[in-house]
This record gives sequence, structure tokens and C-alpha cells, in this order.
Amino acid sequence: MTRLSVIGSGYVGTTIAACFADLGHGVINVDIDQEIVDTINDGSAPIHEDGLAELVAEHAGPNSTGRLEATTDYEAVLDTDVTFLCLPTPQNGDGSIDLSIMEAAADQLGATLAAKDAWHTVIVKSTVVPGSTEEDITPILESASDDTAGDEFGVGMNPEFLREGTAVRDFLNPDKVVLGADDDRALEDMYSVFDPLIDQSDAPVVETDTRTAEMIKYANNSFLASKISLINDIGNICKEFGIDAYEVADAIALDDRIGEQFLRSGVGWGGSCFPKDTAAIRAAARNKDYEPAMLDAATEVNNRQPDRLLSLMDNHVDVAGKQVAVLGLAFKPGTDDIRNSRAIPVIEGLQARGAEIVAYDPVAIENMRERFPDIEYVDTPATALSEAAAALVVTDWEEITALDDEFDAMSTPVVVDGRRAIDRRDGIVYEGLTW
Ligand SMILES: NC(=O)c1ccc[n+]([C@@H]2O[C@H](COP(=O)([O-])OP(=O)(O)OC[C@H]3O[C@@H](n4cnc5c(N)ncnc54)[C@H](O)[C@@H]3O)[C@@H](O)[C@H]2O)c1
Ligand SMILES: O=c1ccn([C@@H]2O[C@H](COP(=O)(O)OP(=O)(O)O[C@H]3O[C@H](CO)[C@@H](O)[C@H](O)[C@H]3O)[C@@H](O)[C@H]2O)c(=O)[nH]1
Repeated sequence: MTRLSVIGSGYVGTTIAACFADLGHGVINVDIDQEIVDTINDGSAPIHEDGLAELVAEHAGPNSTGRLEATTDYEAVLDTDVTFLCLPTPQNGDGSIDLSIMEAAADQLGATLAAKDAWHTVIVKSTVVPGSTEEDITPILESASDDTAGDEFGVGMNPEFLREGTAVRDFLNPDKVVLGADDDRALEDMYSVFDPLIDQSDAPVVETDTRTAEMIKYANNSFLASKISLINDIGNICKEFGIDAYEVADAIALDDRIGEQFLRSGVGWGGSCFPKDTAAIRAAARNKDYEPAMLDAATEVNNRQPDRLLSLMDNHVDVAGKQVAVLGLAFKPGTDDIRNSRAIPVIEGLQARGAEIVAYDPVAIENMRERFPDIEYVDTPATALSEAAAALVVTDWEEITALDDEFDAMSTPVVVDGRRAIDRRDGIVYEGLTW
């Protein structure tokens, strides 16, 4: 059992903290947000993630194992041996990575660790461009603690591959565990934290240096985002020829070299990671005078998909002054996260056309209301469809894929499906984005 601290208690920080507690470690979550801290200490999850509420309740708050605690006080890291940094790494206006939150947290952590004589290992969990751990975070930790990395404290980089919506399952059953360390003792500490997970999941371990670990994360996300863009490009061609891209995808997936995952064409990739991370690595490449032509193209294809969805609708109905149902607001099913959701450009496109938007999502309405306070939100997809002149499917929630005769209540039954969520049926004018 290792005593861990996890700085940043968002999607990644809370998930890994609860999972590490479940694996037997004692874990302290540190966050600047008092509400998040109170929620965890009450034994509740601050975010919507399948299985997380149960884990937090089991390990934090009253009648729990007590292995998970939260605080706003950085001093709590002094009671631990290893600290994970799980802070946001947003993008600047030009797409490049904004490390300021990481740098501020590293500074505060370093200043706190100045009071500790014993060895401590700091592990960067956030997605950061190659060289960040070595050239930015480590020097800040050194100057704030007045200690030397490799002598008095260790630094590691351990990228995270969990997906939102399946975060707990993904974390506990990883395809790989990447341990990036620039000194042996840090690597040893990383093993002491990950051994229970490696034993339980049998995941292969990749031992490497911090720069390579950082790049593995970007390569992983860039590859997956590009795979979706490639199938979207092919899907758009299929649509022009009247061919079903899903039938084509099923066939090419039989080639082991291609594989079946991430071949669902449609309105494109959103979320807190693919858009931001592809932008950051493209900007980092340009900074080294390399033009990332493939990743530029993947981004361009992705940016076009919402417009193609709206154009298909325009072919059937002029929505000015008419009600349009937007079905699904989260960037994917299973999460309340709307960061870079494809619903955002879709809603903007509808607003530009003067439509009256009625939006439905099972869990993401409150988050989208902050972004678009003036559109109408409803509790059921049937209410959104009633009297609508068109319906646009943006997220393939079960509540949406299960829809059937609810479409009969539309004023003009034009359904444009960005996720292949709805079956073609009599009585509706159905357009699939790539089929
Ligand atoms: N969300 C994902 O699915 C996912 C998966 C893999 C990797 N990542 C990466 O992990 C990192 C974190 O992402 P996230 O989605 O968990 O972010 P998030 O925005 O959900 O959570 C970040 C948390 O950090 C807290 N915070 C901000 N500044 C702080 C400070 N100075 N001290 C302490 N806490 C502070 C915030 O209050 C928030 O709770 C990012 O680099 C992201 O790219 C995310
Ligand atoms: O065949 C597919 C698969 C996904 N998507 C879309 O792609 C986006 C991202 O989906 P997904 O990868 O499932 O969700 P994320 O939670 O963003 O996870 C990605 O980003 C995380 C943060 O870096 C990584 O940890 C994960 O490995 C990586 O899959 C969503 O908008 C999906 O709708 C498609 O359009 N077609």
C-alpha cells in the first residue's frame, strides 16, 4: 500500500483516485474547488461517470473504508509518498498547449515539498507536449522546493488513456501502462503504485523516458482521431455515391490490420481530448518547423462534418422560424461532458438559420445551458420532436436510438442522423450523414 496524493479532481483525477483507493492505496485528492472536495468527502462523485459514484461511496465519507479523502490544502501531500498531477492542459488561441495551470500547481507543490526531507515522487498524469515534464515542470519543482530532481525527489510521466463514459472500466482494464521516468527511483515508486493494477489486469507495461511517454499519448490520440476522420472522409464519398459507409466499414474491419474500432463515421469527434490534443501536437510540430499535413487534414475533415449534417437538412426544409429538435448534447453517450461536443457547431448553425431550437439530452442539459442559455431544453426526446420541422441526431444515447413512433408527432418528419442512431422507417424523411 502506497500513500498517494492526486492534485486535480476532475474526470481523470477523481477516477484514478477512487480506483487507486479501490486497489488498496490510501489516497488524498487535492483540488482548489471546495464544492468538489466537499462532494467527495460526503462520499459522492463530483462528475457523472459509470461506476464512479459506487467507488467513491465505498472509499470516502461516512461508513466507507476511509481510503479516499479530499482537501483544498496542498499540505496534505506531505502525508503521502507519491503525487499525481491531473490538472487541465487547455489550448491557447493558436492551438498550442497552455501549461500555466500545470506550472502554478507545480510551483505550489514544490513549495510544499520544501518542508519534506524524505524522498517524494511527482508523476505528471496530464497530457503535455514532449519535453514539458523535463523542461518546464521539473525545473519549477526544483526551484520551488530548492531540491534536485533525481537526488531529493523523483519525476515520472504516466499518460492516461481512459475514455469518458467508461473511465472506471478503462482505468481498471488498461490496454497498456506507460511508465515514463528519467531516474530509477521514480520508476520504482511508479511500480509500487501500479503493481496492484498490473497484477490484476495483466496489462503490458511500457517502460520509457518522460519525453517518449508524453509523445505516446499524443500519437495514440492523433491516430484514433485520424482514423475517425479517414472513415468520415470515406463516408462522405460513400454518401455521394449512394453507398452505405457502414457496410463498407464492416468489410474493411475484417482486415486485422485495420480492425473494427473507431470506424463509426458521422458528425465527427469532440470531447475534451481529441480536438485539444491534436491542436497541441500540430502546434508543437510547427514550432519545430514541421508541417503536420495528415493531422491538419484530419482536423479539417472533422470541422466540416457538422456543416454537412446541416446541409443535408437544408436539402429538405428551410428551418427559419421553425422548431428543430437537437437530439443529444454530450460529446458522446455516457457522459455529461459537452466540451467540444459536435452539438455546439450544430446549434450555432441552426441559430444562424433562425431556427427555434429544442434540445434534449439525458444528462448534459445543465452543462449546455451554461453555453447556450437562450435555447429551449426539454426532458424527453418526444417533447423535442413534437411539432418539430426537423430533427438532428448528434449523440447516440440509448434514449435516442430507442425512438420510434415519437417521430410521428413532427410537423415535417425530416430526420438527419449524425450517428447512425435511428433506423430508417416509413413516415419519416431520413438522411444518414454517411449512409
Ligand atoms: N478527460 C479525459 O477523458 C482525459 C483522459 C486522459 C487524459 N486527460 C488529460 O488529463 C488532464 C486533466 O483532464 P480532466 O479532464 O481530468 O480535467 P478537468 O477539467 O475535468 O479537471 C481538472 C481539475 O483540476 C482542478 N484544478 C485546477 N487548477 C488547480 C490547482 N492549481 N490545484 C488543484 N486543482 C486544480 C479543477 O478544479 C478541476 O477539478 C488533462 O491534461 C487532459 O488532457 C483527460
Ligand atoms: O468510431 C468512432 C469513435 C468515436 N467517435 C467520436 O470521437 C469522440 C471521442 O470519443 P472517445 O475516444 O470514445 O472518447 P474520449 O473520452 O474523448 O477518449 C479519447 O480521449 C481520451 C483523452 O485523451 C483518451 O484517454 C482516450 O483513449 C480517447 O479514446 C466522440 O465525440 C465520439 O463520438 C466517432 O465519431 N466514431
